[in-house]
Amino acid sequence: MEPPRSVNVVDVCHVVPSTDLPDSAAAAPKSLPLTFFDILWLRLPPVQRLFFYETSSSKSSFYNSIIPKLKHSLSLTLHHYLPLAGNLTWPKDCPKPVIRYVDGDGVSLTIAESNMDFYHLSGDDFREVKECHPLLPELTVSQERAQVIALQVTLFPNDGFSVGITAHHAVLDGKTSMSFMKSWCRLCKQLGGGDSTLGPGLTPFYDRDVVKDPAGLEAIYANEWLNEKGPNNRSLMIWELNLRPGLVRGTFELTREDAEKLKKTLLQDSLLHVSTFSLTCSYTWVCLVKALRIREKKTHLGFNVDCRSRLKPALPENYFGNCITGRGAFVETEGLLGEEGLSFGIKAISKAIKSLDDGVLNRAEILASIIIGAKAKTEVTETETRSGSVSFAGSPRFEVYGIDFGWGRPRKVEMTSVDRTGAICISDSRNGNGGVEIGLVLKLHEMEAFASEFSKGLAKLRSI
Ligand SMILES: CC(C)(COP(=O)(O)OP(=O)(O)OC[C@H]1O[C@@H](n2cnc3c(N)ncnc32)[C@H](O)[C@@H]1OP(=O)(O)O)[C@@H](O)C(=O)NCCC(=O)NCCSC(=O)CC(=O)O
Repeated sequence: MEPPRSVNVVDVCHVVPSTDLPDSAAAAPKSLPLTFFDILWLRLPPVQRLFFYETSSSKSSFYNSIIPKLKHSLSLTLHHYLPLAGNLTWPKDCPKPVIRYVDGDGVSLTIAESNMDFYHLSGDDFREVKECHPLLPELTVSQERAQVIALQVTLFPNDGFSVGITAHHAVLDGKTSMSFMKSWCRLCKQLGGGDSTLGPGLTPFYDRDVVKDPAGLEAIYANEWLNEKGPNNRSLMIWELNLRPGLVRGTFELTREDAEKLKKTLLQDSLLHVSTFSLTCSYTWVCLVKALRIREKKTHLGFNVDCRSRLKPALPENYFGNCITGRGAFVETEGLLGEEGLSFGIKAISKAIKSLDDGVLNRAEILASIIIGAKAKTEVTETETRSGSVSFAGSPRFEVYGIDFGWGRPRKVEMTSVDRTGAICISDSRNGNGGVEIGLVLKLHEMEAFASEFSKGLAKLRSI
């Protein structure tokens, strides 16, 4: 009889920041207050990503070469990213939470082995959402303290390994989280070469005085959380969002050629913001609304916006922390279902993107209450068919398929935490063709219907 498919934890290491490096001029700080951008995400579940690397590594090369290199380079990376080795706390005398690093703090790195099917887990066939959960570490979170990140490396003997990251959303947005991963890769590849610098693009920028808050968003968001469950609630507990039963993951791709063809189907209209992003969102939205046979009169689409370059004055691209806000479109469902559904969707998304020109933080004061309202709605509809409302997470700009530790590009990158949030993840494409990968989680029959709509639309397009 075959042994049951499982994941065995071999070791849980505590990796501390390296002390061997000379302190750079812009040394990472040991204490970092959260800004309003961070506080907004305080109760949200952590963001989890899984990177699968195909290698024919035996157990001995995994334990004697891969793991020591990953550990050593992680320690070097944490020297530059000290706050990631610390913990989030909300001291009694403090109006907002703080990230604190004290000597001896470090990151938990779980080493595991699995006899599960590497190619199934890292493929595009529908996969049960729970299958990959044992490949991801948990964050230790209590009322008083929350870990910032946790990592897990899992060997699939002779096939490859996976790297899982669980990151507290109140400390890192997608851009910072992926900069950390890119830094880790860079230092892993540079091991033995004597160079432990990150270069200007990856060196984190920690000055928080550059974040201006004329609208008092910090107090608004902090008060939402302080009073969420009774007054003066400084608990750092994060929401436990339940999984709907019977969910599967699916991955879809829009190639660069598909995107170009989609662009050509749209009427020339200078008011439209036609980008790979807006096309992908609109196309996915239309397919989803059709697949789920949405009956609600109106449907909503939400997405995140990187504020770094949009603030006045702009923040550096390597600003560490959260620097995102949200935008949305709320439209008549009928418009998405019609012949011109794609351009109808693009029009609504364009309007939302163009509204950024009037001020990227306009109406940001209502975001925390929107998040709380959305959570309440999720709880009510947990076991029902999901609504036609969609939110997009991730970004093709993060170039997650470029995250290479020296054993090749990933075979698959997945934002696994969308199984609880219901978001749709978009990223660059593994094929490196300038296309976009779309990752989503639905019930099996919903996913089949979505796949059918998605391929029907593309087949029509490709035949033009
Ligand atoms: C608001 C946006 C979504 C809108 O995107 P768009 O692509 O439609 O619009 P845009 O103005 O940014 O770019 C338009 C065109 O300019 C070009 N362009 C502009 N800036 C570029 C850049 N830095 N790199 C590459 N291309 C760029 C592209 O060619 C693109 O067209 P074309 O593409 O057609 O060639 C985006 O600007 C943005 O802020 N994205 C980041 C969102 C983000 O950070 N999400 C993660 C949230 S955190 C999260 O979700 C958790 C996690 O991830 O961990």
